[in-house]
Amino acid sequence: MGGGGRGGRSRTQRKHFQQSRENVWKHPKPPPPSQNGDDNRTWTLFATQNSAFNEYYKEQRILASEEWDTFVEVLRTPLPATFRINSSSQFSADIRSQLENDFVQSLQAEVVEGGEREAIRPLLWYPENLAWHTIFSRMQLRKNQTLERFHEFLKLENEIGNITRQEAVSMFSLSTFLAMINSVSLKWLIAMQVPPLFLDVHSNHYVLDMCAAPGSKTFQLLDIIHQSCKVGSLPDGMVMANDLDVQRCNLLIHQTKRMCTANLIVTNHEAQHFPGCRLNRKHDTMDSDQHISQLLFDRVLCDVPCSGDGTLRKAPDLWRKWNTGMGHGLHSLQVLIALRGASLLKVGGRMVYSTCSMNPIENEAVVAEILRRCGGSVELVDVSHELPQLIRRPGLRGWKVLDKGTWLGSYKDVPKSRRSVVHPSMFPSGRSFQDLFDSSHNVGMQNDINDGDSEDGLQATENSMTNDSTEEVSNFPLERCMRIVPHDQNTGAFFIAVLQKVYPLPAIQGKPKKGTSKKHVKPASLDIEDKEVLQVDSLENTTKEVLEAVSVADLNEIESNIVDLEVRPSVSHEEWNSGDEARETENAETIARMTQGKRKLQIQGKWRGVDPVIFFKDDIIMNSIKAFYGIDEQFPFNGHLISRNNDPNHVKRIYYVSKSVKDVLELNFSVGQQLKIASIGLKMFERQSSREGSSAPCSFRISSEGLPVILPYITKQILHASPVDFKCLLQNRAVRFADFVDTEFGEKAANLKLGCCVVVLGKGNRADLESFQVDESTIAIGGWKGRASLTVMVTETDCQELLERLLVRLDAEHGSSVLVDKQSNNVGDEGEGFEGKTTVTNESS
Ligand SMILES: C[S@@+](CC[C@H](N)C(=O)[O-])C[C@H]1O[C@@H](n2cnc3c(N)ncnc32)[C@H](O)[C@@H]1O
Repeated sequence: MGGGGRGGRSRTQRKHFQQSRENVWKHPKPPPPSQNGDDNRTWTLFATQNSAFNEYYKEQRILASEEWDTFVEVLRTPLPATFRINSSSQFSADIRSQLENDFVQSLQAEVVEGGEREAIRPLLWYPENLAWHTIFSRMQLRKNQTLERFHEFLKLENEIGNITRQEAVSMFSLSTFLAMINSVSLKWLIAMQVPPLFLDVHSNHYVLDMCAAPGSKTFQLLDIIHQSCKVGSLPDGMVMANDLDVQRCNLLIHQTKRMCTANLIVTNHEAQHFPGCRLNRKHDTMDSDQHISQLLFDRVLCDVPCSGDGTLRKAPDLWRKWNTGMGHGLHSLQVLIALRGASLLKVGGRMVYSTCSMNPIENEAVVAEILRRCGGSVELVDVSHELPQLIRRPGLRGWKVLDKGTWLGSYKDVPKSRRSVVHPSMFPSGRSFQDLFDSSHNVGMQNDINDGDSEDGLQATENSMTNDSTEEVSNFPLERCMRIVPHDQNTGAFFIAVLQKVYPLPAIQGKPKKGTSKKHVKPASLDIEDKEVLQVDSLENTTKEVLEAVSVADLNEIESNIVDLEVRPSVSHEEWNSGDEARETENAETIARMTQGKRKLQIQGKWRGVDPVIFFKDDIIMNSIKAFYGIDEQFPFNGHLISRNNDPNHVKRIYYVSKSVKDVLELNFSVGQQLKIASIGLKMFERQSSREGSSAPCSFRISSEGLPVILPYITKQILHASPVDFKCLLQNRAVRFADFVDTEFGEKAANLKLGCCVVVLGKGNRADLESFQVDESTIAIGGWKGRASLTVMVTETDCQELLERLLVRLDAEHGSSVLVDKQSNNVGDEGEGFEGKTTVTNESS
């Protein structure tokens, strides 16, 4: 099979979906320029001060005191811009080489004196020169001709899915703004997605992204899975991307569509209650070699909801809103999500816990609680040797809790009235009031006491100590956690901890027997799987109890703020009236409306509001498709096709899933459809909707998303075009058979059956074409063979991008003379209705 994410993106259906939320940097709207042309706009400044913030983090000692001023100064400036080349893209090497050999030089001339020295440069710590930093603002890119070419390049490649612009940000205080005008740089982003890099994902891994929307890390995970996948095969692994929020799930689905992957399932659950999907023993004895019996993952990413104060540089209104309650309110949820992640992790698997918050209550305290609750089954990994060029600070071992203006060093200081809000797990020792009370009366008997019950069901800890009566220090090696601070490498702030599961988890609420060590709970004679299940159940019970203890109202309010903050795109004042953005917003709104409308029409599956997931087994349809396109019998269709419609007579789209996704789906059916699946697989066949569709011999066309996967197996309805004719098709979109330069090609096109076809860019002379083999560099597009002409079935953007890539590639190979134009008439009367539009994957649209 031809790769999915590998071997080229599909040529349509890739409209890049942008979030439509409010952009905080745009408030208030600046007044229009004055009549005389002077741009004397006055910028109303955001308050980038918050004394509570200063007091809090100074006291927590996240930095040396002498660094504070630099830290805050950087935090008040906008985040610079970066973009990442998607390594599984067919054109990743071409794009990197274009950056290295063309843009690095051509843009350098535009750097004015006194500014940064390098116009664009690769980020040293990111592997294989795949991540880049640029100093130019969008305004600069638009106004200057040399820069405009670069701007067009970035826009196009981002839309196509060949690069991802990670964060485009611009905030400016007046002084920063003036300084920037003088020094050339209203910068674009950095803050590459680091957490996925520490997951050490391999292409055969099952990866769970627990809180995945809007999907930038999911995209990166899929990119890694597809990266080393050869043409003719799909990766053995898969990504399960989950998010609680339906709207945000839709954003994620649109983001990841650019990846064209058959190895993704998007689900919509509370991460802390993510289903266990475990078969009963009596089922899995049947053919346990063939089928998975429990949904466990090799890698789990817990990029949890957080207060988000590491994103101050792109969300400046957070300066005003920030308060300690934001982190406190999320602590319990973060613990529960991470514990659920640990319980769904395979033994030997790796989990990354990450936040974009600096707060130890959301970070180190959560990690310490995971270690404590998992009783030695989960270890904190020392990753100091991984990504060595990424500057990071060690995690804290000691911190305090600030509640209602009072600093608390230990849970025993927490007034009774506040114990439903301030939890023992927020403190470095994690000790409850009872533990602390007992230990103060039983000096020297600490180990015995630790073996006993604690008031909240947590395992008492032996991994902590108090260094005086009020300040605690954790004995877990929390310095292995990483805090990335803005002034070290001009990023946002974030926190990462890498955990490894070394044994099955103990039953969390089980009472450890006296005298047994809690350091390592080895499976020994215990049944591992049963323990896992016990674990899952007990965690779920705990979830409810602990959640009840949290002020739910607070939590909801905080969460909704956070959702709001995290989703909004960041654009500068300059772009206030930008056409690009207006269009993007419009797109997002249209899609939101479409999705809402759809909900009403939906045929209900097991889950309310979600289309059913059905294995598609209609032999009559499939045989007609196979016969029409001459699809090789080797192509594994059996069990890999999905529809989202209960009524087999009205299936509009047929999706393709990888073997890994198929296995998960089979398990999901066996366990009573526990997974609420929002999106699955790759759209491969779509019912014709053109004027000629009804008279065409095959009622399904190949979707451009699915084309790269099935291409090596197609033997009919396929044409090989010379570079000149291929270019002519891209430029004119519809060409009469008689107008092709290569008359034989025109004849072959005329002899195809009416309907969908595939046009492959040939690589040389006719002899080469006969022995043609699909490989990683093969470029193919969907077409429509009409009565008198051939029409391309790709969007204008895709045509433009392909032309650009072709020019670069062919210029390098043959010199530009190879692409001599032959005048062709733009027929444009037959391909109507084929241009791909990104649509939600639900069937009943
Ligand atoms: C930090 S954002 C995730 C960002 C994402 N990983 C990315 O890279 O694009 C946190 C996400 O958690 C989701 N969320 C909040 N509470 C959740 C819960 N209980 N279960 C699952 N997801 C949740 C929010 O909707 C939000 O999309």
